[in-house]
Amino acid sequence: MLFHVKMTVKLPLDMDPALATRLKADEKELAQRLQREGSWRHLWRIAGHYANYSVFDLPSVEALHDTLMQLPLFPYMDIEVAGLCRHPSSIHSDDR
Ligand SMILES: O=C(O)CC1=CCC(=O)O1
Repeated sequence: MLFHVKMTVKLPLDMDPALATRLKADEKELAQRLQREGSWRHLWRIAGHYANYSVFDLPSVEALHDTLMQLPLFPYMDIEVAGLCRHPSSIHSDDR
């Protein structure tokens, strides 16, 4: 199943800079592992915002929820999710 996810990062202004740096590094490591494994299909910065649009390919809503909750920045993000299905006018034969 494909999911479009918008993540908006909202770190507290008074967060310890060392903690912020560590959370971002841990987030990057996990995000890159999930991309290599194929479940995090797209990761795009939204220009002008500390936010991203992502596409996940996971077997269920529960798997998406579990994946998002694992993210080190999860406690500091607003997350919006939309399930995706094939558009009848799409010319692509697969879902990539
Ligand atoms: O910077 C972001 O948009 C949050 C994030 C998701 C994956 C990552 O490495 O950072």
